[in-house]
Amino acid sequence: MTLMSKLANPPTFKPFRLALIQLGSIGANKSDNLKHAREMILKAASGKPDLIVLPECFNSPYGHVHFPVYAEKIGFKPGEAYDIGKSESESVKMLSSAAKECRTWLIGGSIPERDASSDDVYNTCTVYNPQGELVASHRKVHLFDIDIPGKIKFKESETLTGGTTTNFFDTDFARIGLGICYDIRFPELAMISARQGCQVLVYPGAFNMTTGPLHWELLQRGRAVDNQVFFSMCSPARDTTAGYHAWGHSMVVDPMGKVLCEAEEGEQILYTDVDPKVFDEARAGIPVTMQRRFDVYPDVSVGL
Ligand SMILES: O=C(O)CCC(=O)C(=O)O
Repeated sequence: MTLMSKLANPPTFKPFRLALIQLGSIGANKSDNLKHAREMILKAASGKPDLIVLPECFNSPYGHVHFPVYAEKIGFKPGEAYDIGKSESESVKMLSSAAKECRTWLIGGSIPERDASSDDVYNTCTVYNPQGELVASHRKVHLFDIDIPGKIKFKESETLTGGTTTNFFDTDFARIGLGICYDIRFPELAMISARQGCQVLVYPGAFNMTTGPLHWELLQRGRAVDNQVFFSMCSPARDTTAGYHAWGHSMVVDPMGKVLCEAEEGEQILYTDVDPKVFDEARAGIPVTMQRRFDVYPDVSVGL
């Protein structure tokens, strides 16, 4: 399917229940991490969500030294059938079987991925439908390279390569745009997804103790209001014994910028009922989607 034909028919936005898993106990043992993530997906499914979300980097500790060690070959190509049975990725197999067992959509957080042909390593999100099919993926486009003296230095580009595509997927209840964590700081990505018809944007993330309190909520509310969409980030739980201390505070924001739900720091499952009425009312009451001045500045979503 070409992008143009995919864009032509966004699904009608319908009410749905979203579950965020703020996953804890992410340690050095990948099998244990996968086992725990699977248990938490099954637990989340008991609240009857339509879509379950895991956090960024849920199968390994978070840090550039870990990415190549934990990386798995996925080999997904948009628009081409993917045979889960032949997948080399144990994480993909677990996520697929969990989605199928729970009969829900699943955004599988992110995992380090090794590209089979280039050997480059990416920070990759994979998405599954209720039949367990891998239907979409997103390779983190903007790598988290920051240096705030005395606070935090992080350089994903030491071992990761940035993705080169924007991505969304269609369910029977919404078109959902994808990003990963630092991607939120680049408003163009969210803007492009919204202009492509996404009503909901979901970014697995893992902010830290410096930027979390400053920007985690601000950025999500900003992207939600700019684009008049629902916006959600799902974080790992905070583990102060780990090398990286995640901020936590997984949340869902509505198109008016209201925080609908927010986790604390620990392991937690959050449920939110997403109501399209808020989306329609925001767009009708403050009609910025009709008032853009592409005669004054360009539309970043054109020509992708
Ligand atoms: O942008 C930030 O402050 C944090 C980003 C981050 O933790 C990430 O991209 O994994």
